[in-house]
Amino acid sequence: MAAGRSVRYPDHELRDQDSNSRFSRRDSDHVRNGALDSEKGRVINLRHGDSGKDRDMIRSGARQQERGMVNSGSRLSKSNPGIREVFMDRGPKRCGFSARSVDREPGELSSESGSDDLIESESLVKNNGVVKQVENTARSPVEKKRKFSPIIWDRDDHERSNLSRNEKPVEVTPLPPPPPLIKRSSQSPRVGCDGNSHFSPAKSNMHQDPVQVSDSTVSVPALSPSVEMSSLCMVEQSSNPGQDGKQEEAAHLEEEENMPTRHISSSRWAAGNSSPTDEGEVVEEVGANKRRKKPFPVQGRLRNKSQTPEVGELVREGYRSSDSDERGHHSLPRSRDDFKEKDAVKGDKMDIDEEEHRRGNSSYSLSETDSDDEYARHETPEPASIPLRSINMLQGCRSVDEFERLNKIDEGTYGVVYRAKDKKTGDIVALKKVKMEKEREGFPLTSLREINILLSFHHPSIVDVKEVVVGSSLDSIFMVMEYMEHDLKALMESMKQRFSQSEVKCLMLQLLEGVKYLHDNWVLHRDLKTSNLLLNNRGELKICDFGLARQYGSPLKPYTHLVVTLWYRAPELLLGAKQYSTAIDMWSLGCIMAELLSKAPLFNGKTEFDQLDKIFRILGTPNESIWPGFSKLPGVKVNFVKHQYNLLRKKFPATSFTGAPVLSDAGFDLLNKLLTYDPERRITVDEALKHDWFREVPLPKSKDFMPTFPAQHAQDRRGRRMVKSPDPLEEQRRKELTQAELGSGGLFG
Ligand SMILES: Nc1ncnc2c1ncn2[C@@H]1O[C@H](COP(=O)(O)OP(=O)(O)OP(=O)(O)O)[C@@H](O)[C@H]1O
Repeated sequence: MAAGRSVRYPDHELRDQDSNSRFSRRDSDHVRNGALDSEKGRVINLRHGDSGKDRDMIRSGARQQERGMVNSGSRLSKSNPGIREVFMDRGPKRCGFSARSVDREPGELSSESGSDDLIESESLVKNNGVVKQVENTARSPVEKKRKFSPIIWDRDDHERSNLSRNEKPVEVTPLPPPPPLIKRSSQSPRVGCDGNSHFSPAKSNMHQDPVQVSDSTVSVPALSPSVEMSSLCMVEQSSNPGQDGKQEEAAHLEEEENMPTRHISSSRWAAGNSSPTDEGEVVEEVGANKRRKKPFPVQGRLRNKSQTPEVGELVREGYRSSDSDERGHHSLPRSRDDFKEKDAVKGDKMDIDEEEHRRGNSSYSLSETDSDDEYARHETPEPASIPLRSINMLQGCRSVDEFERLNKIDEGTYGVVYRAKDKKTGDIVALKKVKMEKEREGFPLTSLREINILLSFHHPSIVDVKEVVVGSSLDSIFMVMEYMEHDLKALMESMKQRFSQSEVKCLMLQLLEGVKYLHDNWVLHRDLKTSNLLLNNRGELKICDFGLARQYGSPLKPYTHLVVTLWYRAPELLLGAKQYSTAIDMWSLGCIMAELLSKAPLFNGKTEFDQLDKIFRILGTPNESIWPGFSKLPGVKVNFVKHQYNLLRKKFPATSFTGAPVLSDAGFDLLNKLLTYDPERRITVDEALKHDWFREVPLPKSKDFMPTFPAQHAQDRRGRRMVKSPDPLEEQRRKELTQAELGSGGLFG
């Protein structure tokens, strides 16, 4: 939609004149009217048409579970007859939490007492583990539509792979309802795309045993048929035979054995036996038989333990669970013999869940983490001790020496970020060094996940990882990212004035588009906060830091609730919910929206309890009527003070004489919906994108009209932040991560 500056953004014209912290805009000739629209057009092209709607029905844990039940009733029913009862006997309904028709604002209190809550909660009757849903929660047409996980999409590709081993690899063409993920454009030289990255359709996966084992394979359930992911993990993706969703796993395995499988080794992280193609891509097709004969490199296959595999969730088949350490670090194999030896072990099922990892039950490892993994410790390992795979993995990677480090930007939990210059091209980039605190323990799972996701994802609102480069030792790994001048947290601290509503709209729209892309691709970010939102001087916002991101899927598994930095953490997480979904990211977006408007964090608790208290003081203490299921959450045993009123509007009034940030009714409605207690009723990303607030005046500012700011590149952002406003979250987060690693459930464990 075209709009003139004077018409659409009068408030900014005024404000920008006053602002000392803002610099000149780009020349208006350069400005395209409707830039945002065209940008959105790009985004839309990346999306799958149905995925947004589909997401609506699966955004909650209950819904996911439902879908799991619907699609895999027989398998799941074995493990949970109670759930089966719900779905087999009563048809698919929301399990656990029901969407109530009670229309209340978040935090709005009813007059009901605590005992009323208990009465309310009787709609969910738990009886010997059998959950019976009393309410009528018939599925909407949209819900009925969702039968697949979009993660598992390219059965056509699989079919193609059956046709001919010599067929030229084709790019993945996602099938409905898959997300538009992973088609890295040719701009990314190390990203190859294999048309036969075999993910089974969700339907068929539903019938698979979560973890399948065969010898000599490494399973890396990936978030997509991305070449990057598979190659990064140095594994081979296997085909999946499931087309109609009714084949049994045995058949699946059998078919896999006989099927030529494309071996995608497109990146420099890939194992050997590859043949180069254009732009450094290396794509190889390897038949299963051929594959078996090769003692090395390790053969891998991708297996979906559920229909939507977990990012970074690795299944090392044939390896003992003791192969991994307790902190999610993965050590690389010492030698070929290691592989041979380990590959000979059959039958052990290996499955990694983040939490399992942290508890020390993690089962993934590419080798034992015993005292002999010398190569991982040496700065310059002896060639003889470096496994071939590692050599292969690194052989294509450029050296970090090809970059000139300019300055440290920040140091986070998982890595140090530098500003650097590519000596060859002169491009300024951000180098994120993977932190290997315990180098002997191998490659951190969090980093592996982050690299996997970022290499796979390509979206204007997601920070672009261009390549991975290596330092002088094998454990010195850097992600080369596009450089962004600011992060929103540091930027807001340096700004004298708040963002205007139209600027917030511009930022929120970009943020929502990025989150939509993630959710459409079954990824939860789990750490959305202003310091993880980057902004460049072209007005582009990009989400970074995928260290806590993970794929979610069906059937829903319990995840750790120790995710999301405290201030942005959803109440269900604070109250110990282990089954959660996209709604946790939406809560964070509510906190971010409020922060963008007011230039201050909305709920800045120091501890989990304090955080809850701060939320309840503003939104009112929840109860069973506004949040069905609330009273059953593990953390609710704590006696909370009952705050009666929702004071959010006072913080964001429609008109203000006190300097409080002004927010229109529509804007407040969106904020309210993002900060809805009940995750079932919290607004989804698709709904948020369609919200009226973005369509009323002042309209969202075009990116090209966004103010520019002095680059923060010459400074260590965090160092500066610490001086200005010590961030209690850092310590908190470190503590929590340590707790998680040690297997503590934290407050509500
Ligand atoms: N591509 C980039 N360009 C410029 N700055 C960046 C880039 N990526 C990250 N940063 C800066 O580095 C900071 C830390 O990055 P990131 O969040 O990825 O690391 P982390 O170790 O996961 O941090 P945290 O402990 O906050 O989770 C960001 O807040 C941002 O200021």
